[in-house]
Amino acid sequence: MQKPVIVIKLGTAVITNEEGVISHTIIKKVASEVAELFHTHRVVLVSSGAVGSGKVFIQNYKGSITERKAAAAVGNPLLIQLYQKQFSKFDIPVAQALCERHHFSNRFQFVQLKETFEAFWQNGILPIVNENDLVSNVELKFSDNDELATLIAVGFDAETLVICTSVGGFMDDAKNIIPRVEKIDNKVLGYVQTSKSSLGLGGMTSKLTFTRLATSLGIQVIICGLKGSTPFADALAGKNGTTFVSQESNLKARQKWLASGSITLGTLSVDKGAVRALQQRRSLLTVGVTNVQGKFAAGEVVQIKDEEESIIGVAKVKLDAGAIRDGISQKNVLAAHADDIVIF
Ligand SMILES: N[C@@H](CCC(=O)OP(=O)(O)O)C(=O)O
Repeated sequence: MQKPVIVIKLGTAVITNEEGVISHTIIKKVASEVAELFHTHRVVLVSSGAVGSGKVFIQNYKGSITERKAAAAVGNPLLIQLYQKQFSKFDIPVAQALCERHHFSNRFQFVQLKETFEAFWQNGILPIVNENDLVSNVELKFSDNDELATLIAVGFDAETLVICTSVGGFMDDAKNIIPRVEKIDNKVLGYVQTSKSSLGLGGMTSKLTFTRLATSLGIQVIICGLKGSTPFADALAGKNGTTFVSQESNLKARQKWLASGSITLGTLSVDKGAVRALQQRRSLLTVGVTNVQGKFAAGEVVQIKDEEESIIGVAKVKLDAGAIRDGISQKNVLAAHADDIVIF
């Protein structure tokens, strides 16, 4: 049997020390624990910190998108060098995987990425992932590495996604870390803090959004800090941070890839009749579409919204945006086949 996949995401703040620089001590601790986990798991490390490592080289750094790109390009090799140095002590070579959105939105490219990662694991190589910030434009970039880590966890059908953050876990109103969340309901959503760490991009809202997606697709998610000598082992034993229990999911790999599509390029609003048909696993016809937003081509992934504007699912469409618009409410043309639709 194949070893389970575990995706570990490290935010900038959690690997940065009080002086604002990436901490060698923390990377050393991460390496020694990940080296242990690597015996029993196929591990993917998703590490932020490129911008944090490189920004000192950009004069009068203000954090514009171009400065961030430049800082990341300088910082990424420095960051990977730190990991390379620490993992070499455990004879683990590291591979740098700089990802872009289309590596996930295009199934053909995603399958190639998957094959390459399998080759890494077969050769005892640890993939360390970050966004390819150099060419990530404002509209195209991942909302943050929490999203990137989630897309990887979903795409690889991971058992566990560990999101490491400087706040150490998911807190209730009294600022106590909740050890275990069975289901993300309205009460849990009410605890969300919108503040973001000054060093990172993603706040707790973004973490919870992606946690909800991952758990609904059958992945256990742990939001935790790096306190103690064995934070990952403690997290997996339910003794560090918050464990979000995975929900039952019987979607196939391809449907999971579809469902992970925050990579959607447009929205189809549908009427009540269409919602009923979709819930009965039927195809989407243009007659049930009430509105089309965005520009997308045939074969791309869009969100589906009901009359209350709630996102009810995603679909890989058979027609481009214009053709669906032409068919709205009149023609009975296939907009998306049942096999290409996932209703949440
Ligand atoms: N790609 C960027 C990280 C962006 C990001 O998501 O940061 P964080 O919120 O600290 O996980 C970098 O390496 O600096």
